[in-house]
Amino acid sequence: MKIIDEDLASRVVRLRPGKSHKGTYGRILLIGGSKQYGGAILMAAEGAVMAGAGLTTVATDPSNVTPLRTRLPEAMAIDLYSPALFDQVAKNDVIVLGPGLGTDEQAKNIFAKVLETVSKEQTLLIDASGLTLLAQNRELISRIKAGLVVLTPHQMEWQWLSSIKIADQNDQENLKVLASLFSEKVKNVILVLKSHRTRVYDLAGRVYQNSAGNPGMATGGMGDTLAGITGAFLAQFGPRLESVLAAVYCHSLAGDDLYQDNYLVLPTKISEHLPQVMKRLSLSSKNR
Ligand SMILES: NC(=O)C1=CN([C@@H]2O[C@H](COP(=O)(O)OP(=O)(O)OC[C@H]3O[C@@H](n4cnc5c(N)ncnc54)[C@H](OP(=O)(O)O)[C@@H]3O)[C@@H](O)[C@H]2O)[C@@H](O)CC1
Ligand SMILES: Nc1ncnc2c1ncn2[C@@H]1O[C@H](COP(=O)(O)OP(=O)(O)O)[C@@H](O)[C@H]1O
Ligand SMILES: [Mg+2]
Repeated sequence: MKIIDEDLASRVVRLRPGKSHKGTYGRILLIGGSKQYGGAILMAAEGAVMAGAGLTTVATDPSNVTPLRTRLPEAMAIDLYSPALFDQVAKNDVIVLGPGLGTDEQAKNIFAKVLETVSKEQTLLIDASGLTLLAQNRELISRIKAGLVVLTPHQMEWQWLSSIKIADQNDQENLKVLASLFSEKVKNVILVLKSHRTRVYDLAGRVYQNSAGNPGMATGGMGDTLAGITGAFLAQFGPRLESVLAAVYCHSLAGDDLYQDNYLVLPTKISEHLPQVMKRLSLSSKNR
């Protein structure tokens, strides 16, 4: 097992080249946010914008569009239930599917259709309700065509998908079940198993453990924020394991900075602090 640390993250978060534009930093589409869970997709979108995605679009319930535009004018918004959703899916490098999507029949239909629309040139990150829907409909795994799939479950979501009880979730079991669920169907899969010390796995059998993070981060929406940040890192730094590792680390490093002076750390504060954390990493000795 390897450790995810500052050294590793600073190899990914480099100084930006002067000759660049928004397209250089990737296009990300976040899909989720039912009437009930609008906050989840707002927090994911805020994570994506503040982590540096070049262009961020959100597909959500119409009731969330005005709050989103008010809070985050940098993001574009479309109606989750409009057929235009699938044109948008085709236009983006990274699709984040699931934060606050809900698990009713309409959500399931959208989930299944997006899953099979994402092409092999694109990355699909599945989080939250998306993971619950996948666990309830495992036959959908064979319809995934995405070039890279990133799963970001907490331990219970992983239990639902893998059938491994939380107490039995060790590296060997996690790798075995990840392979049995995906290796025949999807070539490139990364599992981010979230906990107080998040571990990251891939189909090559690599295992990494996060060295940052704190209990002040145990607040609803913290995972939704990580989904947005990870999507933005994949869009910006490329569809590879290192982008995911750096995202996990930066999310927690921002949390640790804030925890020094605060009893608890809000997800939106992590997003707000992220550009500073990324600047610091980009100026570290490895990058100069
Ligand atoms: N502001 C908003 O709009 C927010 C919206 N959100 C959206 O809500 C949707 C539902 O997501 P969710 O995570 O709240 O509930 P769900 O998937 O049913 O899991 C709960 C079950 O899992 C367990 N459990 C949880 N964490 C665990 C862990 N680390 N390790 C182990 N177990 C853990 C937990 O156990 P317990 O807490 O009872 O101990 C319980 O049994 C989703 O779409 C999300 O995006 C939220 O993000 C919040 C902010
Ligand atoms: N005690 C803790 N120490 C470090 N990180 C934590 C702790 N509790 C929660 N986290 C982090 O917060 C996030 C929680 O994700 P998740 O359960 O999906 O939240 P939500 O669905 O409410 O957005 C994960 O990134 C996890 O690693
Ligand atoms: Mg979650």
